[in-house]
Amino acid sequence: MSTPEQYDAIVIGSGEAGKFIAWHLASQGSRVIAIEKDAMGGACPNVACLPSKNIVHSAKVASYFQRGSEFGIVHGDWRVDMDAVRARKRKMVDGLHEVHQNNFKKNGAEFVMGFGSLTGPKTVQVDLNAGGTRALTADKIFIDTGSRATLDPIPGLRESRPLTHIEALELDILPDHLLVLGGGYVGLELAQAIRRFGSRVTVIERNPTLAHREDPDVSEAIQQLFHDEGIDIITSATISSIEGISGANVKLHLTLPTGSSILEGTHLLVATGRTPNTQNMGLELAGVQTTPSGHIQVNDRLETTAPGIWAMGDCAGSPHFTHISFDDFRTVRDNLAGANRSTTNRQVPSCTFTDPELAHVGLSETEARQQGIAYRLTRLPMLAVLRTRTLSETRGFLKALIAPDDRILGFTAFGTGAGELLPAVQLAMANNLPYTAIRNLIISHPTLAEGLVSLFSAVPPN
Ligand SMILES: Cc1cc2nc3c(=O)[nH]c(=O)nc-3n(C[C@H](O)[C@H](O)[C@H](O)COP(=O)(O)OP(=O)(O)OC[C@H]3O[C@@H](n4cnc5c(N)ncnc54)[C@H](O)[C@@H]3O)c2cc1C
Ligand SMILES: NC(=O)c1ccc[n+]([C@@H]2O[C@H](COP(=O)([O-])OP(=O)(O)OC[C@H]3O[C@@H](n4cnc5c(N)ncnc54)[C@H](O)[C@@H]3O)[C@@H](O)[C@H]2O)c1
Repeated sequence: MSTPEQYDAIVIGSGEAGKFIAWHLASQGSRVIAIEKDAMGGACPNVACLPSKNIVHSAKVASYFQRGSEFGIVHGDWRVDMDAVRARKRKMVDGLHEVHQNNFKKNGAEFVMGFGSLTGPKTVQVDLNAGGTRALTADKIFIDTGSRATLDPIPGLRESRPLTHIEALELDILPDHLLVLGGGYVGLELAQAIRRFGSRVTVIERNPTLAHREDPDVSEAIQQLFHDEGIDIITSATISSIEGISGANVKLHLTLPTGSSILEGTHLLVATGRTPNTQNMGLELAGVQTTPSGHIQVNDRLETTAPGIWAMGDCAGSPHFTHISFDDFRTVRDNLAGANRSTTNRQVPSCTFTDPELAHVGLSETEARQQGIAYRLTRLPMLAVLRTRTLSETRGFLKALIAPDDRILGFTAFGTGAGELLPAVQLAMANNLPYTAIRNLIISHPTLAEGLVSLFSAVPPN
């Protein structure tokens, strides 16, 4: 066996946390190598967040065309060209690839395409995509291998060759009738986009509502939105089996509270959650333990059960968001520099990029009730945020939970530009400021953020 090549740090997986730790350590003078099996930079820029938001925005443009006369814009015949929609997305992805390449070059981290696996406590083998293997060793190993779309063991599902988000974001034709399995983040964003391009779309969810983790008023509002956009919704559904092939004809055999039923479509998109990429990686050879869900077991500093090995992002069971993977990187980076940073109790903001967006941070009403936490509720329809009237985008509401001592416990925005409203509220929450700190701001008129002044002016007294 050849002597392994010596590095200061090896990074397996070039997702958000992986690439940032590689760039950071290399820029500090360490000899670093990052191993990636698919695409430089991981899921976000290539097949997940950014490509999906690119497609969602093309769908927004299509919705403006549909609504043109409402804005006084009279147009002739128009059509959606999915080839061109995909070309715009691909152009963006190519541009992001260039940014990543430049960052690896600038920071001096080596990048290699291949599958990385552990062969011992400090050793890694790379099965090179180009053929052959390399043996590497380092005192520090960082695992950031992400997750993939879950395919449940439903009879016929795998055989139906369903689309995952990856193939859905590469569609160059419009499905006649897209069946979307799962009414969570991926299902909601892509179902609405494909519907706006002109497909018939049905969302099938096993829980009684779409966005089932949200407060009932929020999931009801999402459901109403989908109804208004002409998306069919089937909830409380159990799929017993699937026949046919996605792209031609698929048949779902469903059990519903009303009895059994068969649903037919031309395409099937699976959006039923994520499975961590932790298999066949020799984790046991290095003493890296996994949890029953298959995630790498880490402590609040993202240290695995093996000394000198860290895991970050989706594979470590961190909330599955790019901004959280980035924070995992910051946690590890700062602790390597001697800090004592923990992932416990950190803020986990989220934004679902439906149109309008659904943004949330902190406690929901349901969670507050379950935990017996006292709160006052303030709620404001988006119609009262005057900017929405100028945009003809008045759907939705803002709501916040206020503690007896005036701290903000949680904030939800369902409305146009909702994601952009989060940081101001987060800043107050992170610094234990009372809601009055936002209420008393002078905010430019007419902006969406002005709605925060109205929202926090309506807090009921204790
Ligand atoms: C359709 C979709 C849209 C999303 N939109 C958003 C959004 O808008 N905002 C948001 O915050 N989050 C979003 N997410 C979630 C977000 O994409 C993930 O949470 C994030 O990408 C996770 O990053 P990560 O650092 O864990 O690794 P990833 O980005 O998953 O990267 C891991 C990398 O490791 C590679 N890899 C795996 N195993 C090996 C191995 N053994 N050897 C070498 N390489 C390996 C993989 O090929 C991959 O490139 C979205 C997800 C999906 C599916
Ligand atoms: N905008 C964003 O930040 C964004 C966008 C996309 C994805 N993500 C991340 O990626 C993760 C994965 O997204 P996702 O949509 O795949 O998962 P999800 O957990 O958000 O939603 C999956 C949905 O599928 C349902 N489901 C599961 N099995 C089913 C079955 N057999 N039949 C019918 N319904 C079923 C679940 O009840 C759930 O509602 C998210 O949790 C999120 O963290 C984030």
